[in-house]
Amino acid sequence: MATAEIKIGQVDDVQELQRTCHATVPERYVRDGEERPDGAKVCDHAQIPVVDVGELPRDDELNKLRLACEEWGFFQVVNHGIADELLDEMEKVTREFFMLPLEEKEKYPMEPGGIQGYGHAFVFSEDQKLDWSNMLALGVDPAFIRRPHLWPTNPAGFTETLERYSGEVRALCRRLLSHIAETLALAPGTFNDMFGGEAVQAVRMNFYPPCPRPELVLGLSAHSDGSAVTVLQQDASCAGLQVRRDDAWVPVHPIPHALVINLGDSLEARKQAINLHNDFNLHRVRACVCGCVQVLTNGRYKSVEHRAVTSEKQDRLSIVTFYAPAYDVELGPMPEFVTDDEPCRYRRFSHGEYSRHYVTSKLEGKKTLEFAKINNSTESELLKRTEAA
Ligand SMILES: O=C(O)CCC(=O)C(=O)O
Ligand SMILES: [Fe+2]
Repeated sequence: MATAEIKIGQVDDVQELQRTCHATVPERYVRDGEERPDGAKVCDHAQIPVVDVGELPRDDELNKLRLACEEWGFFQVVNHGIADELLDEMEKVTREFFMLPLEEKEKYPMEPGGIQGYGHAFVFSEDQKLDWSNMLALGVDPAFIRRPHLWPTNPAGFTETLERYSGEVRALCRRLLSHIAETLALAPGTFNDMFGGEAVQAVRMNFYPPCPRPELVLGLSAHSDGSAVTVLQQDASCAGLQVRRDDAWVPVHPIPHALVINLGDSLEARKQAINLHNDFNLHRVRACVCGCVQVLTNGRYKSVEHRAVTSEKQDRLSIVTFYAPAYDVELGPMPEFVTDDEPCRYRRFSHGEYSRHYVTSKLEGKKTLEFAKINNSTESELLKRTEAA
């Protein structure tokens, strides 16, 4: 989207706003009834599953992972192999960055309509409601997506820590993707081979200042992630992430040094019998990859809507890594997940195309995935025939 077309009006820095707004919240942050934190039921007694990565691929833990992917699309991982000290260090430098004076943070500005730097992504119009948060977003891998001038040199050590952290998170994503493949009775290397050497990794750091009227605002609008898997590190002392479960929102209670994992749009696939153990064939998959987890699995595993709410008393920080296929990887339901009973639900597109669509749309539930959906049976039938030819 060209910068000139975007009129977004005044978008304030929320930390500055919080210092000056006292007991009121500007109208642009006040959500309509059903979008408010209490606009739908909040289900405090349910919990997203916890998976012990150290126990994978033992059968019972693998089964836990399968159920977590099928029924929740969200889980926390413990024993994930990333040292507590590195997580603490990453949290420390990120928090130090957000605590800098505004003019220092503005040395790394996110352009209107842009997605990297310090500012507000996903704002495209003057009448759009705004989120009660500030963010710093950076492309990490492959090298050509990096914008080195947007990587903070203050606080000292930020870049080195983010590099080390991103390397470890990448290894965790690859490990989780191989176990997720196993839960689908696919060869462990399936997704990692498919995603290519130029798998895309980006990080978004969200800072939610305390809000005088948390019942009126959202820290981050409801959305699903455009990634394959997302790794979220959150403040141990303040909950705020909520996951959509049917008609209710389920709060994610932080476990110290655990990481929250969720499946992105690209892995979603459809529920059906899979019988591919023996005839798995990488060449076929490469040719037919038409979708990231939700799309690749034709809906069997789903990306799940989530949002962040704020607190009156405490600020909150989250550090979120998105891991996705290389831009030129063509996505679409893998043949293993398409049958006569379960026709192809998504068309083919490259991850680059989807990524462009995602970052130029406002965060709005799972709307961005409409881009990939096949809406009528004729189109679906046609695709099946093309596939067979
Ligand atoms: O801060 C959170 O807990 C949610 C962040 C998130 O969903 C995102 O950055 O995509
Ligand atoms: Fe998210």
